[in-house]
Amino acid sequence: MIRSPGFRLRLGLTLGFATLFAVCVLAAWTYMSEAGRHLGADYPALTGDIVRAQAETADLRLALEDLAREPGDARHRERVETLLWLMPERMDAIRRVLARTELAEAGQVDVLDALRRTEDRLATLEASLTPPDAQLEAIGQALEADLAWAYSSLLDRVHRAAAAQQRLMKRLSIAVGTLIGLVLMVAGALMLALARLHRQWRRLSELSVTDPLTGLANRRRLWDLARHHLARHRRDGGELALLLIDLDHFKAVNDRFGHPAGDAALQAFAEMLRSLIRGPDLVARLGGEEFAVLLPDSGLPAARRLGERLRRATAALDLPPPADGHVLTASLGLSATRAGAHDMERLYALADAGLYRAKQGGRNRLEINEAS
Ligand SMILES: Nc1nc2c(ncn2[C@@H]2O[C@H](COP(=O)(O)OP(=O)(O)OP(=O)(O)O)[C@@H](O)[C@H]2O)c(=O)[nH]1
Repeated sequence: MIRSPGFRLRLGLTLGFATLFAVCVLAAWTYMSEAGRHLGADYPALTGDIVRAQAETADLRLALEDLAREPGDARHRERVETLLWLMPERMDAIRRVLARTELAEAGQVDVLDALRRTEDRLATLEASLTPPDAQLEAIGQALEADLAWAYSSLLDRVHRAAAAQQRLMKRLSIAVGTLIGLVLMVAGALMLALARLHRQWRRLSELSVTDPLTGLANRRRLWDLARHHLARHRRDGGELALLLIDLDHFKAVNDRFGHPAGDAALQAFAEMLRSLIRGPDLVARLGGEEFAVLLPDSGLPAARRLGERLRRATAALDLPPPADGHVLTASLGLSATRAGAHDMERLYALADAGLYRAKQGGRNRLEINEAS
């Protein structure tokens, strides 16, 4: 089956965008689910808690040793009591932070069990303080040994999890950077496509109002501009003139020198017209060998002067070879709004009637057709 280039372009664009969209969604989903597992994992805070808990464990052992050595010293008892209150609180804090990390899922049963067991032993330890148990020193050492294992093993896992979190963050920032790059690329490509479309649209609209042989404005552009200025003059009372120009016996140029020579003569004539008009005036080719000049801000006298100048310049025009030496003449019809023409159809009809009279009157002349 034959597919048009437009169909292939649309298909390619759709597939490209669908693939890009799928890749983005997949990447976003993967990273979001992985990031979700790390959400709330405050590893630095957890590390701080564990290190403090380790220090408190050593403190408890020392305080218990001191109390065993000097059972009557109230400061030692007070220190032990403070640590017995502080340590379970610390364990609670560690458990709470742990529950918000992926470590909770990874099976910390052994460590949590050790903490729970130690907590129970800390609760019963208080009862052994009055009077101080003879085994206090040994109890302190056993507690420290148990907790040292639990805390150092936990610290090790936290360090590994923190490293994994850092790797994830690095990958996330690369993914976000890539995504932003892709979005910028797509936006850039769209902007370029839009700019290209806009250029093409402008070129098309330019072509739709341009005569292809001479590059002059065409009938449509002349009509649009004339209507615009007529509307303006209806408000400000200004004057507008229209010159119609028809080359005389142009058929003879084609017959004598051939159609391409006729084309070249038309182009030379168009160039001459363009070079003789002022800025606001517009030259158009209406078709064949018929041209027009719109003078948006001129009355009959100025338009007549220009018409005469154009007529003389036509007769003096050097045509390109092989038609060089051939004398081209033009007949012109002129009308202006002052003469009573207030719409383009009326203005054109009056100028055309003037042109008809110029042809009838022997050609190579300008006739003004004023409204009665
Ligand atoms: N080479 C060339 N000739 C064109 C073009 N358009 C129209 N013509 C020719 O212009 C000639 C116009 O002929 P007519 O309408 O009989 O008018 P004319 O020979 O100029 O005579 P009058 O207008 O009566 O003075 C025809 O031979 C057309 O073929 C064009 O684009 N290129």
